[in-house]
Amino acid sequence: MQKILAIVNPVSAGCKTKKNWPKYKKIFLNNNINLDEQFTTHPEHAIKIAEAAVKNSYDYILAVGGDGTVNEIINGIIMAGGLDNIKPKLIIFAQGTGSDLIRSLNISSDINEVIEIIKRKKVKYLDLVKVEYLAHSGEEKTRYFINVGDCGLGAEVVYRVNKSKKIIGGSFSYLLAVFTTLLKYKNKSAELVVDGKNVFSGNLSNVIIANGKYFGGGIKVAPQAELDNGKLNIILLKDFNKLSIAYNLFKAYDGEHLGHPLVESLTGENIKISAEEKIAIEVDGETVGTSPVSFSVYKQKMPILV
Ligand SMILES: Nc1ncnc2c1ncn2[C@@H]1O[C@H](COP(=O)(O)OP(=O)(O)OP(=O)(O)O)[C@@H](O)[C@H]1O
Repeated sequence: MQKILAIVNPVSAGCKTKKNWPKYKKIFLNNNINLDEQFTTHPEHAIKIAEAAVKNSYDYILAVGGDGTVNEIINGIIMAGGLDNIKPKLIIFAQGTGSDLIRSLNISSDINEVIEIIKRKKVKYLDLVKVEYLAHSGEEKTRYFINVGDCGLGAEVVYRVNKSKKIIGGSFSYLLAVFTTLLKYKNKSAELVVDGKNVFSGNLSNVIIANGKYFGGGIKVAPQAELDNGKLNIILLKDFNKLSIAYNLFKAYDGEHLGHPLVESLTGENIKISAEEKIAIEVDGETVGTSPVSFSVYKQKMPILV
């Protein structure tokens, strides 16, 4: 009998998960899927729960929450057992606001489809991205992510979304935050080094480091990114003015922004961003700190049921 631990973030999706989970748990049980469950009680708690789950030899962790919950679980798993031969496989039951990871993975948040995924047991190994950054405390820190990270405008938007109550739904929460952030946002002067080569110095709005395709509650920012090819797609939004960002944002929902002369798409495995001013960064929808920052990709490390 395989052991599954459900890690449930009750405050995800504007606290709807707390109300919905008992009903979902019954459906899992009725489909002969027995779960242990643990609720998170505070931010970063899922890291500790996942670490303990590795030590307690769980075969699977079912992440019930948003991208932030999945991110914490991954970090807990790596902290407990390292990057090689990761043991508990991840199952995502997306109950978040943005849920960009499942868009990138092309899997559903419908419980019946999640049950199918659990029964099918098909495993895909996803790349993991290590990010080394400066925490708000001034300490140098390391964190891992699967989907998308960014430095600049997007991170400030995420900060605003996470401060909001998120009850108006994913895409709209992000859209509203983009416009309020843009009112005050100034482009940053920065240097970008990809695989040891200086590829850009100057003013930029945003650097997006994409392992998956979607961020910002459904923006197809990196249509060419693949979650398991061992490469990162770097989308550079150069010195855009505010109006032009807003106009092109709508094109980006369909991935049609890449032809713009101020957008550059690059590929690499190691990316370093430095700037005189500290620039905000976010990974998988969590604002973790600021530049200077580096990103490195590790090919096909994280087992996930799809
Ligand atoms: N019991 C809790 N009380 C307060 N915050 C919590 C609790 N449990 C987890 N958190 C925090 O909730 C935050 C949001 O979680 P999560 O990202 O899973 O949901 P979401 O923001 O609704 O979804 P998405 O990231 O997909 O938009 C995370 O930063 C996490 O650390």
